[in-house]
Amino acid sequence: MTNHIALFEPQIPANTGNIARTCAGTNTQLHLIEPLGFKTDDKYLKRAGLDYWEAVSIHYHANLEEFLAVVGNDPLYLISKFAEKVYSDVDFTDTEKNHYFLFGKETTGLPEEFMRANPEKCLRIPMDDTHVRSLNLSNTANILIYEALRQQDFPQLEKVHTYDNDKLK
Ligand SMILES: C[S@@+](CC[C@H](N)C(=O)[O-])C[C@H]1O[C@@H](n2cnc3c(N)ncnc32)[C@H](O)[C@@H]1O
Repeated sequence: MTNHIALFEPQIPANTGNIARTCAGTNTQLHLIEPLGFKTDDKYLKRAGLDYWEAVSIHYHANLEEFLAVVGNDPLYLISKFAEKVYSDVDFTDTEKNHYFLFGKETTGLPEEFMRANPEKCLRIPMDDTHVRSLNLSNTANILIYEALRQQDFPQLEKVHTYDNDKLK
């Protein structure tokens, strides 16, 4: 099984491109819940994702309901600053399961009604609310996926790699 990043109606192509790059580098599957605020041939998305777009396993969903049908009974986490549980307090170690991390759109986050119906699934990344309204979407996706991978001991990822022009060896 594997980890999944899901983006609810993403608006900014560079954010999705950055997340696609992380997905390519971590064998994470990417789910895009439509409508998207850009076309998938957008130059900013391609630039942020560089050559990685083709390397990512991407699933498109017409709406939240279609995405939830795919998730089924696997663990789903709603990533939101409004949550009362801290993301790093959750156990992501079970690699027999698919872990789905769902992030909100840049402008309005996740649907309020959906979060209110599932408060136990909501996870917050601690931040200083006096200085920022929220963290950047692509940074939050990176934080969550690397916490899950750290707990899982980085499955199928190289902890060390020897490069042709190695700068340390
Ligand atoms: C720019 S924020 C959206 C802000 C939006 N005004 C809201 O009400 O959530 C985009 C997404 O980044 C994630 N995010 C940003 N800051 C977060 C935090 N401190 N904790 C958890 N998720 C966060 C959430 O998934 C959020 O929906």
